[in-house]
This record gives sequence, structure tokens and C-alpha cells, in this order.
Amino acid sequence: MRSSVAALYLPRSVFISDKSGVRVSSELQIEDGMIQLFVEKAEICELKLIVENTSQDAVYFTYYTALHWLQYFTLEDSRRVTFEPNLLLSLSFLKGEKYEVTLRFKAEQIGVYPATLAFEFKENTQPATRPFHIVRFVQAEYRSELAALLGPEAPFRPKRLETYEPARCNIDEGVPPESFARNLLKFVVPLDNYTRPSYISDLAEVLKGTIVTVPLVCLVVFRSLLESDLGFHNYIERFDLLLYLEEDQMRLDIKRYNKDDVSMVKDCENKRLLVLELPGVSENRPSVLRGDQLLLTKSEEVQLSTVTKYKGYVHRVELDQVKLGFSRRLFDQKLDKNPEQKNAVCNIVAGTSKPAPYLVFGPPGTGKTVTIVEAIKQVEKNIPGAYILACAPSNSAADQLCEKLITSEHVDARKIYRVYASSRNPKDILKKNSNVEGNTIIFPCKEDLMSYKILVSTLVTAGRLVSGGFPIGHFSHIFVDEAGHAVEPEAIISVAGLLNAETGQLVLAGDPKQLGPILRSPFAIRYGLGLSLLERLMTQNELYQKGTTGYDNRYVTKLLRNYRSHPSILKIPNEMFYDGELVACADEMISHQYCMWEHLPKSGFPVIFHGVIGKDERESNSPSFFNTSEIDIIIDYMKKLLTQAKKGIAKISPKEIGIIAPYRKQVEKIRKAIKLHRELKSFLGIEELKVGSVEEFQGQERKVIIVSTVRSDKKHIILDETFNIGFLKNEKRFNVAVTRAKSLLIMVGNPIILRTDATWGRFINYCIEEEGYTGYDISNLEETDAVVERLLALNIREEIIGKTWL
Ligand SMILES: Nc1ncnc2c1ncn2[C@@H]1O[C@H](COP(=O)(O)OP(=O)(O)OP(=O)(O)O)[C@@H](O)[C@H]1O
Repeated sequence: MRSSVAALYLPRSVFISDKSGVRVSSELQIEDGMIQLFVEKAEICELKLIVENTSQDAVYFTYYTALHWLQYFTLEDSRRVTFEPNLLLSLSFLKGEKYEVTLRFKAEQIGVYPATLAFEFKENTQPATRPFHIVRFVQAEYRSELAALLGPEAPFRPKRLETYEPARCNIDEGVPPESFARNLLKFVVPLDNYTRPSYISDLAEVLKGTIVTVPLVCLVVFRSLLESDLGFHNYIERFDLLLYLEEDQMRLDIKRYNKDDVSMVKDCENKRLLVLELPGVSENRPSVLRGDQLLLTKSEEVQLSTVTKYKGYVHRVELDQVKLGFSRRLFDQKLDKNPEQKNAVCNIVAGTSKPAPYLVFGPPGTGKTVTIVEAIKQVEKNIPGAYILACAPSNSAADQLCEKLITSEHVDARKIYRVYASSRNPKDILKKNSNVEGNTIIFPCKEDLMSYKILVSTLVTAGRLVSGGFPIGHFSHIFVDEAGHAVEPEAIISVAGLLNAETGQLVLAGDPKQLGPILRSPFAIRYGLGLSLLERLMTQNELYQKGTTGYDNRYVTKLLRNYRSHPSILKIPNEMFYDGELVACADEMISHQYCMWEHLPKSGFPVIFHGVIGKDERESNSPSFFNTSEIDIIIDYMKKLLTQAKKGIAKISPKEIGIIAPYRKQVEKIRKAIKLHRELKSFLGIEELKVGSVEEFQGQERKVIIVSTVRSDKKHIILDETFNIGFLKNEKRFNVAVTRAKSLLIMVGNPIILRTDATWGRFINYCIEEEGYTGYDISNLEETDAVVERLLALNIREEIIGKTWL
């Protein structure tokens, strides 16, 4: 490519230099006239070349062409400055105008593909005027994944000069690290600000010899200043210039490390910091020091006419990462994009429903917990003298609330306190900010408890605050998450004797379609104990009814955007329980992560129903059920998820997987199987894998959920129904179990038994239709059905069929 014939006669710099104030630049870096482009797929890759007139006079862009046959490239521009020299079609350029030419590249074979492009311009339209040219070399390389792996630590991304140059931008100041130094020497002589003069880059080009046209007078003067001897008369100016030139080069060098499409995670030690992966930083590529700054633009904002650039300060430099302090505005802006959630938070803070309770309700994964956590934070921050009680019916849901509050960087964690009941085993509980000391649960005295701004407990334990003498009205706000799960008197424990009926604010969040109160007495059920406070208000109180213009947001907010799950996971619960109102809005980076998993029966459909005909057994000492065939299958999936090579799928850690089983014994056996398994037992972080009942998973989510349904014997179904256990005959439990998964849902169960239940039947049929069904041969299943049908048609008595076939 560098052997263009003309290049043999003239120096390369003559071709590549910008001339007469016309520049040809690119969104990628140009080094020595060369633009390098890398692709890892046989896909079209686009590169924009920008032609710009920076001179005072008009210039004519007469044509551009490739200097050799462009088999793998195409060129395009909006005004068709064609490949033919044609003055009539030429484009007149005024000062400051820019024009874009798009180059597209696509190759099917691995290799390096060169192109040489010449751009022709004229200073006027006189036929006698000689045109001038600017040349750019392009080198496109299509390389394999292997090549990328063999390359540097981080996958290669084209180096962009400016990832994005917005027309206008605001700078959002970040949080600098605390100074380690104690400064007793005051600043009495202020230092001036300095701004790099705009001519410095041009001066560097003149010095490099890349500008061959006569440079501006001032540049000539500067060049001679640099070339003259150092003396008193030029001491300041010379060093000024030299420092600016050095600064300019550093600016160019650091720009090579610009990155696109990066994601950052919160630092686990200090939630106010974000961690940016930066391979090479430990070897000073780039050289980054504590206190240095970085500018970040959100990818969803780059198209806006005014964008915010967030300034992040480096707090720590570690092996392959840096920890950055940004302003709080960069965090937790989820709610900004969801008007219903934002509205709910504003109305709760403003107390618009008082003295009536405020309700936040909606299907799974629609951000009810996120909304109330945000509301708690805002109340604490904006209402002086506010004291908050945050409750949930179960310990796992209360723990979840507490963790979300503690890890949110807006509330000082020291203001939060989790109160556990004295009956809890201190071994299985969250110890941070709680009344657990060592292995003892300690109830602090009333005054100490009252000093916390936010107390978190279960609904029942909140009663201990009443019996402990908390005055009515101490809490200005009481929040109850998962409120649909509690019987009304249980919800009332957190309010009666604690909240001032006139001035206090009660907020209930939940979903009546998820697990409700678990009751045994048929009479309690018949006479309404099964109806939660949330559901009763929603269905019977006129404040919360849907009017012609929707719900009255002063009292209630209904959330309908699901931010959790892949649309295929949501489909059946959405149709069955939510009239199809639920909108799938989850971030595809996560929800689609398993769409290409090699073990999916059908690629693109991250739902598996694995049919297995096992046995549901009981052990002598326990009435609870287990099913070892299902455990075998679950362990196999666990191995595939955790220990096998993942083709293009990000590594998953055990804490991102949840296993749900309906019976305590199955939960116990699965935990044991993992502990005994040769590979799994020592897998890093395996103790963080949660295996639990549906109740323990209510309100929670995991990237991958595996459900073991256990039931395999028809005669036991009646037990499930009578005692309200298991999955069968309990659609709310089914709903909660299937709506916990973000990216992959694996159901393991006996298809014959499960299909006798309408809800499960619909789910299994859905998996069959979408080709997500695997395991026990489905044709056998149809045949069995057909056989049963034929048998039934024989009109033989039922008990004979039962003995022989089922
Ligand atoms: N506005 C939002 N933008 C993006 N993600 C959101 C938003 N609101 C919530 N999320 C995310 O959606 C997921 C579900 O949120 P959350 O647990 O609050 O839902 P929920 O309605 O309480 O669910 P469940 O009914 O299962 O208890 C979480 O991962 C949360 O971070």
C-alpha cells in the first residue's frame, strides 16, 4: 500500500499533509496518514472520513477516488461528490464547513486489506487552476477471535481520537479523593489558569513537516523562536512553547486509551466508587495517578445535542483497574427514565396520600422494591426529623431491603439498623448493622434503637418496638415491602401503636398475584383472612380504583415495566396473571446473555423444560418430599453452568444462580449433593449459591434460576392441595418461581404429572411449541397420552388402568 508509484518520487508527507486549510480527518486515529481498522466478524464496518475547510476562503471539493481497485470497500457521501472529476458537481466549502464521506468495509476471509484514497480540491473554479490532493491510507484487518486472544490483554478496539465530540456539553464534576497531605502552607500567591493555545497542534504539524503549504505567520515566528538560542529575551516564551508542545503530545498519547462501550461496576469496598477495567495500567500504559481525571459520556446520550460529560477522579490504581469517584448524579438514575417510579417517589415524599396509605403495586420485576428503597432514601434526605420503619413479612425480604439500603451510597449506613427477632439463629443472618453480636442477638435499649433513622425488621418483629415502648408517632414513615404476602393483621402489627394516624405515612408495595398469606383453616380462608391489606385496599377502597384516566397517582402507582427477565421467560406469567400488560424492558446485555448457550434445546429461547420421570420419596423421619432424579439433572446443569467452557458467555458466579424447590427436604438434599460433588463443592463462592423455597425467593432475582418441581406421584397431589404446599394447585407459587430469572430459566419436572395442572400444562406446552423442551422423550409423552386415551376409550374400569399403567 505504501508503494503508490507517486510515492517513489515525492515524500509521503507531501501526500498526506492537510493543505490550504483543508483537513481530512477521521473518527479513528490517523497516524502518518494511515487509518487502521480492525474487525472480528465478517460484517460491514463503517468508517467516517471528515473533510473540513479551516481556511478563510471558500474551497472546492472536486472529487475523491480510490487509487486502486476497492474490492472490499465502498465509498459514499450525501452530495455524491462523485468519483469523476466534475466541476459542476463539485462542492463549495466555506470556512468551518465539514463534509462526511463514509467508507464501508466487509471481508469474508481473515487478512489485511489496504485502500488508498485521494481527495481532490481546488481553490477556485477556473479551469486553469491546478487542483491539490490529500491522501489517506486505510488498512482494514479482519482477524479471528484467536488472534484477538493472542493479542494484548484487552480485546482490541479501534483507537478513537474523540469517542464523541458533542456540539455542546456540560461537565459534571466528580468526587476527588481525600488528600493524604496536611496542608499548613496556605496559598497566598494564586496561580493563573492556563489554557492550551489553539495554534499548538498546528505548530506541531509545521514542526513535523506535515503542513507543506506556507504556514501562518505566527507559526513561522514560533518555529524561529524554538530554533533560536535560549537567552534572557526569549526565556519565558521558549519554555512556554516547549511546555505546551509537551502537553499537546501527552494529550494525543492519552487519547489512544479512549474506550467505547465500557461498563463499570460499583466497588465492593466503597460503593461510592466505580471500577473501570484498564489492562496495562500497572505497567503505565496509560500512566494514571491518584487524583487524575477521566471524562465519561453515557452511551445512550451520545446522540443528544447537549451531553453531560461526567468527570471521574482516580481514587485508587490497582493491578488492571482504576477506581473512580463520580458525582452522585451518575448513580441510581434508573428511576429518572421511569415516570411512574419517579412519580411514586415524589408523591411519597410529598405525602400526597396522607392520611391514606400510598400503594405501589405491580407484577414481578417492575421495580417495586427499587421504588420504595429510593423513596426511603429521599424521605431520609429531604424530610428533616423523619424516622423510618422498613418492614417485610419474611426475613429474606427484610434482609433484601436492608442490603439495598446499606449498599446505596446516598444513605449513611450508620443510620440503618436491622432488628432481628430473638428466635433467629444468628448463624444464618446478615450481621452488618444489626442486633447480632457474635453469636448473640441483642436488643438494644429503646433510646438507642430510636436514635437510628431507619429501622428494618419483619412485620412481626415490629411488634417488639410497640412492646418496647416506642411512642406513637416516632416513625414518620412506615414502608411495607411484599405487602401482598402478609395477612392483614400481620401488616397491621407494623402500624398499630407506632404510626400517628393523622400525620404518619404508610406505604405498601407488593403484588396480589404473587405469594399471598399461607393459611390452613378453611374457615379463615372462607371469611377473608387470605386477603392481604394491599389487596383489600386495591380491590375495595375507592381511592385506589382505576378510573377512566387510569389510577390516581396521589394514592397509588401501578408499575408495568419489567426490568428483570428475558421476554420468553415472562411470556406465560404475563399472559396468565397480568392480562399481557407487562412490558419486557430488561437490559438485553443481561437478559439475552444465555440466548446462545450451547445447552439450550433451541438457541435464542432461554427457557428449558427438562422432563424427567423420577420418584418423589420421603425419609422415615420427615414428611417432606425429595426427588433424586431431579437432583442429578440439576447437578448436571450446575456443572455445565459453572465448570464447562462457556462459548462467548460471560462467566457466571454461584451467587448469580438460584435453585428453587417446593419442599424443605429437596432443598436440603440439593445442598447436600452440592457439598458432596467433587467439582462443585470446592468451586469458588459456592457457599453463596442460594437453594431455597419459593417463599425464600419472593422478591429476589438471579441471572439463572433452576426449579425442581419434585412431584412425580399422582396420589400425593391431594396433599399439596390440602396443605397448600408444592407447586401444583398453587398458581401464585408457580408465578413467583418462574419470574425470578433474568437470563435463563430451567424447570426440571415430571411432565406427565405436571400437565394434569392447567397452569403447568400451559407452561410445558409453551416449552414444547418453542422447542425448549428436552429430556424425557416427548413423543413417548404423546404416546402415553394416546395410549391412555385409547385405554379410556375401551371403557375399562379406572382402578384397573391405575394399576396397570399409571
Ligand atoms: N427504572 C429501572 N430501570 C432499570 N432497572 C430497574 C428499574 N427499576 C428496577 N430495575 C431493576 O429491575 C429488577 C427488579 O426490581 P425490583 O426487585 O425492585 O422489582 P420488584 O417489583 O420488587 O420485584 P418482585 O415483584 O419480584 O419483588 C432489579 O434488578 C432492579 O435493579
